[in-house]
Amino acid sequence: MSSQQQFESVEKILSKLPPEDHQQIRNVLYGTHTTQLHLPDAETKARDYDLELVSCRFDSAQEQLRAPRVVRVGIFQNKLPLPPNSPIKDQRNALFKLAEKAIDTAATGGVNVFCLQEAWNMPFAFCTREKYPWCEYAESAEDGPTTAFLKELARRYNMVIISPILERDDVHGHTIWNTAVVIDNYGDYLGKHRKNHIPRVGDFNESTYYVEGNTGHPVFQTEFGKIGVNICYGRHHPLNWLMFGVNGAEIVFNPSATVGTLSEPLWGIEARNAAIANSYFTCAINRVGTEVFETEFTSGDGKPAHKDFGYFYGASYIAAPDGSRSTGLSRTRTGLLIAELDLNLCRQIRDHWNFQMTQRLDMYAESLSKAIKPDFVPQIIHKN
Ligand SMILES: NC(=O)NCCC(=O)O
Repeated sequence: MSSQQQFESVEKILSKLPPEDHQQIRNVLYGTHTTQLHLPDAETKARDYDLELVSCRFDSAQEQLRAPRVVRVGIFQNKLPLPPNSPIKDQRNALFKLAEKAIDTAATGGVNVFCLQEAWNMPFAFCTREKYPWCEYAESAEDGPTTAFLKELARRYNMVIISPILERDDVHGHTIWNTAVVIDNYGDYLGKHRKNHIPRVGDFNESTYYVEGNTGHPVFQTEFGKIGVNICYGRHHPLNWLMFGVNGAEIVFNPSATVGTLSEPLWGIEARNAAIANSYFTCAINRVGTEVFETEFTSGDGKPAHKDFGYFYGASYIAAPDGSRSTGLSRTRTGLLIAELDLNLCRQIRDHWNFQMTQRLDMYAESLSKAIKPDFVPQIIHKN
């Protein structure tokens, strides 16, 4: 199904309500504390580049002892500029050009930390189960062509850039990983995180290509806050979100690739719930459009073979620790969401709700250490 045949967004449909009803419904569904940013120059650039631009400012309290720690975050969702089976260099160069436009627009909008979608520099080809040419997209996290390209932009725009790619680790037997590379605002490689949870659902045949990550839950200390990256399927795992919080994250990005028939009802809930449960900001990013491959494949469900994954529905959004969320990017367009947030809100919400004091990690650590033992007996009370 093409983007034209898809509905644009939930927000667009809600906006057809009478204004008073619309406001009340929005307050209940989205939280009350967001406003739009005034970004005329970024809007002009976005129009010139044919990018959707959505913006949002989250409220926080003015404190007496701490100055506000305001940062601007940009998240980018995109369609493939070329058909999936285009030559690798052409596809990658076209994606580089698109990313450069998005990063340029983000810089104009004052963005400090920018994140791309999962496996952003390639088609999401793991549905095919073909190794070639897709494995050829894998490259070094530290000094591959994508990292080299983004280092230059990070330096130019004084921006932290998170780049989720397919990583090839030459040192360890050319193993392949699903990895997010973090480049700091000086254009230096800061570190990487490898996807912890690999899907085993639908056509997400990712386990054919790479294994579960071995980097734990790193939190990257940047000049614009402490950030973590929970890659795609990790958003279904509350403990994955939890550990980034335990390590002190203030913003956790969730670069994803997911399709409507599988996950759309979950999408608005999971990253937002993680923001609430862990008192940090979350940024959920999904790709857009239908990627149609040359060779058909089956889903092992008795249905006919097909050539695409289904529709990647975009709808990227940002959620705050108080549970409020931004308007989403559309389901149909390549776009940039810029949000201004005060990192002080994380502690303000911790002090308010006290989830970190009530969460009883010690109790769960003990219970879980028993539950993973082969001789575990579930705690079930039977009538005598
Ligand atoms: N990329 C990825 O892990 N997708 C799995 C599908 C989903 O989590 O909705």
